[in-house]
Amino acid sequence: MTDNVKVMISEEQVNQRIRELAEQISKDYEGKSVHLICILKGSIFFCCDLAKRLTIPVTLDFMSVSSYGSETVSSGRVRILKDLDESIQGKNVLIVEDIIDTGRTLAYLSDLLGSRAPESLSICTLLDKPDRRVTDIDVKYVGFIIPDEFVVGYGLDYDQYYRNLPYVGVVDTK
Ligand SMILES: O=P(O)(O)OC[C@H]1O[C@H](OP(=O)(O)OP(=O)(O)O)[C@H](O)[C@@H]1O
Ligand code: HPA
Ligand SMILES: [Mg+2]
Repeated sequence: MTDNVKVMISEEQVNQRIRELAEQISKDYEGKSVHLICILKGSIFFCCDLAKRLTIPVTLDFMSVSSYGSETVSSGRVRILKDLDESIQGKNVLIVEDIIDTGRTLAYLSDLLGSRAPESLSICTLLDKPDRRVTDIDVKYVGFIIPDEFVVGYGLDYDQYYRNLPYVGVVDTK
């Protein structure tokens, strides 16, 4: 099943970059606590690994959104499948995403969460695919900038498969 997946970012590279991001975030939020919002399903692995390496106090909440379904192109419509459990009012919120592609998901989420009066709102993404962007988004923490290819693994799926690969790869979808 993984025969048609080419490694783009190895497990070691992913782990090393997450350590660096965690160090940077821990410095930036020193003396505060951070409220991580894990955007399901894709960012589950990234959010867990990042959270474990933060040295500041952390709280967590989860939101599930979907716009790709079984396609490799965005449907253009962001659906909320599960909203947050708790209010984010007055919290230092950090949205944790696996990938920013067209940017539609995060544009929608930034507007929505920004309207709920957090103390601060920033974005952290493992992968950034700037070539496909259709919206302008301010992203504070980026793991890797990647070329315009449909990637899988480390949380990212193609038709729900491949999320469990410990690396980021490119799948031949033809
Ligand atoms: O920048 P965009 O073009 O909006 O794409 C990015 C979003 O698309 C994927 O989610 P998807 O809708 O596939 O849901 P999933 O995380 O459950 O796979 C990915 O996890 C991001 O949330
Ligand atoms: O390249 C991708 N792979 C998997 N899911 C995605 N959602 C947006 N872009 C991608
Ligand atoms: Mg998906």
